Amino acid sequence: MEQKKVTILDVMARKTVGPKITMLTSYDYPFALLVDQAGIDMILVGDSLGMAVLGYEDTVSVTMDEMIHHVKAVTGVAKNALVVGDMPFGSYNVSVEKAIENANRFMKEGRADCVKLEGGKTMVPVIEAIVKSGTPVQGHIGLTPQTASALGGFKVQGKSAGAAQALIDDAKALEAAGCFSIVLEAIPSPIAKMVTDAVSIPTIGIGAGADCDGQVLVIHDMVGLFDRFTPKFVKQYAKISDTISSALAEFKADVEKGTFPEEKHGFTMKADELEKLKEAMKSE
Ligand SMILES: Nc1nc(=O)c2c([nH]1)NC[C@@H]1CN(c3ccc(C(=O)N[C@@H](CCC(=O)O)C(=O)O)cc3)CN21
Ligand SMILES: CC(C)C(=O)C(=O)O
Ligand SMILES: [Mg+2]
Repeated sequence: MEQKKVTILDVMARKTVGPKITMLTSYDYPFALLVDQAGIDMILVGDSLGMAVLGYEDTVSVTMDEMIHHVKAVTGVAKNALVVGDMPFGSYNVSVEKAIENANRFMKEGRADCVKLEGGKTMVPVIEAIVKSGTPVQGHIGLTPQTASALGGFKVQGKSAGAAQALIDDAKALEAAGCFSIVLEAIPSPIAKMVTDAVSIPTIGIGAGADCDGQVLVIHDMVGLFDRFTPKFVKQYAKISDTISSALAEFKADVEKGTFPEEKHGFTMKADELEKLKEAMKSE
């Protein structure tokens, strides 16, 4: 099916016209190809890369260079999906100038369509500057994994009346700053609904209930390729690791028994060339 590239305006319009927006992470060519072909609206090259693919303890140590490396692998293949580059910790909290420089790298080197960054009100000057410089920005509030240390871990946010009010205020501030959408991570479902109703830009939830304008998951979680932890909000649609493990066991057994490779997996040469070689070796 021929589809056309999803745009920022398409995403924004979905808040009113529906259907719900779908976003999944991808960090490389094979996943991005499958996600794009499935008609998912947005591909997030998330800094969850650090945990899901690079095996780090958290997302804090993920660098700009690592992000760009993976964004490049995704943008070439995404014919339909809008590609979001996730700005890593340290790339937008030093100065507004540095933040613009790094957003530019996502666009120029990575050929991303937009960037995402974590934080509420305090990020308004940075968001305004990046938007003014020409790069669309997706916000991200609630559980912000890059600042998990300050939050006391990967914990659900907005559980008190005051904290929930702050989230609503943050969302309004992000909209005013020019964000085209906002990720809501790990907040109570009724608060996510209130936030969604309070802004005119779409919200995309992960652990934020069914009333957001869209949903996002880490692809390795939803296909069963990551089992170091499973947040409550993950639905595992497949267990690809089982499929891969049985393929690996069969390969090992085949090679050890001599049943792989078969004749059809090998290469031949002309019989007379082989004869010539055998003759030559005899007379040596
Ligand atoms: N593979 C992967 N999937 C993710 O969703 C993800 C990452 N990595 N890395 C960055 C962050 C970290 N995330 C996480 C990690 C753990 C929980 C978690 O265990 N939450 C508990 C609730 C804890 C509490 O509030 O006390 C849960 O039960 O879901 C949530 C989000 C989400 N992001
Ligand atoms: C979980 C999503 C929203 C994210 O930021 C990531 O994958 O890095
Ligand atoms: Mg992230």
